[in-house]
Amino acid sequence: MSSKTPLSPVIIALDFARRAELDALVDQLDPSQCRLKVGKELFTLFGPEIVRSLQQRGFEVFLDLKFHDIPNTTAAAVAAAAELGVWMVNVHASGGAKMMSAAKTALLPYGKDAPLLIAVTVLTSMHSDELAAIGVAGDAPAQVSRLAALTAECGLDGVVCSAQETPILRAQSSDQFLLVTPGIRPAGSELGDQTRVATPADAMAMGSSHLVIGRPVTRSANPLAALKAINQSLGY
Ligand SMILES: O=C(O)c1cc(=O)[nH]c(=O)n1[C@@H]1O[C@H](COP(=O)(O)O)[C@@H](O)[C@H]1O
Repeated sequence: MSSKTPLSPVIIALDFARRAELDALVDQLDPSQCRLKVGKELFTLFGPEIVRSLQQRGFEVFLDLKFHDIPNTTAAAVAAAAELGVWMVNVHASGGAKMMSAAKTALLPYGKDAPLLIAVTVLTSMHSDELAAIGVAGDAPAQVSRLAALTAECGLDGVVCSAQETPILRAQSSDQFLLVTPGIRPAGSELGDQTRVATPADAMAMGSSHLVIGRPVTRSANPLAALKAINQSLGY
């Protein structure tokens, strides 16, 4: 870890379509304040070069491409992320145990330089009633709990879940198991398409290890002030 590795658990979701908007935000940020997440939109538009340019500025990058494919393909994609030197990468837990184990095995040659590997459980935009429509019996917490247990069995480092499920997952997991929670909304901010939400301070109190925060910072009139206020609310 570099000396600038943030103490803050905040990961800023860089969901931008225009490079100029992205640069305007990143120019204001310092790697000691947060990590950065490159997701599907940014990666599809700009590719690995965008990851490298953020790394060159000293940021640790979470490559959020939520791989979900046959085990061989997913393992190769995760290894490609390791070659890029990202800090964290993710797959969908619903891809199953064989897929997750193959992804974990693909990272073994990278040793301590391997990215953290986590699995998405139930997207924070989904309501329990949506799960029934895709054939999942039970509510969101039950499904999150099941997928998190499977993820831990496969030896991954943690899961993506909503903060609302973290008390259940903390109770069933080791202290080291990462609980990365999007759907974070400071009091008074717009929900957008998120449904299972919590404030930054509540999410940490409930057991999150990292907070993924996009629009409440990136679409704020003053993103740096918004990030500083969040960090302050967490004691950083
Ligand atoms: O894997 C993720 O990061 C993720 C999983 C999930 O269940 N929900 C979720 O919102 N995300 C991501 O977290 C970010 C949330 O952004 P905001 O809703 O703008 O704060 C987006 O980049 C999503 O792609």
